[in-house]
Amino acid sequence: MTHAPELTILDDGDAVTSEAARMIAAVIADTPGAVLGLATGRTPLAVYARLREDAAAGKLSFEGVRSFNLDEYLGLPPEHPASYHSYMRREFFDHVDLRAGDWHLPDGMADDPAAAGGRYEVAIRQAGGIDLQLLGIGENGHIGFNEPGAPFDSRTRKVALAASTIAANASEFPDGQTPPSHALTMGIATILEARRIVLLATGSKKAKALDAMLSGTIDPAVPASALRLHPAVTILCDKEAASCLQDGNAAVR
Ligand SMILES: O=P(O)(O)OC[C@H]1O[C@](O)(CO)[C@@H](O)[C@@H]1O
Repeated sequence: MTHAPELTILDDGDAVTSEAARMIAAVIADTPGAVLGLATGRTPLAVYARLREDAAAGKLSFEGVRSFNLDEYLGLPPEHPASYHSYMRREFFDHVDLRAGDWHLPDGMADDPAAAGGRYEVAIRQAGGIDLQLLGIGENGHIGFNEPGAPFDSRTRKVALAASTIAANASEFPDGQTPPSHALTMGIATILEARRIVLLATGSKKAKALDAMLSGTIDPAVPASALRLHPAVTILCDKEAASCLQDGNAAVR
């Protein structure tokens, strides 16, 4: 069965940030021991900044919250500045009252990535599953590091990164270093098990991907199109990211 994601087109990135932070705070308030699925990349940076501010102002507590990140580069030690471990600590974990041991990322240094992927799936299940999964979208329609062609029944596993993804993320690496060629990522099936999904898209570079996700067939060629198989997806985007959407698009209301 397919579903039309709830599409909220907001004036700008600030409004997207405010609404995303509000939704995260709401799930924490409504769900004792809430389990968050977290994303990296440039898009959610402002959301983490807002959550940090709200926590510092005493408006929000992460005590008892658990979190699982979508992905991590393979072969980068956690302390590497471009690892998603470092990103999450720098931008979020080290500034809020989320307890060490309650946040999780895939193990990018695993000797056996298949076993590490299996353990990550078990840990998510043992936590009771993800209440709210935050997602960005790649310019090629990827979610997590599920690149075009990723099977919809995929689970946490080792994947090869598309050349365009490596190029898009190269600026996050110190001069002269290129991003790793592989990563560990939650699969599409893992993501679809979250009880609620919130996808953020800002800026004109995401306009084609958003249109491809919402128009045409649901197909692994556009990984984000799998989200139309989920009954509780909210897209928060700015006007630039919405600029390629047609009025006839099922999700545009
Ligand atoms: O928010 P950005 O930096 O545009 O990245 C979009 C997506 O690409 C990734 O960074 C992976 O390349 C995801 O983590 C993110 O959701």
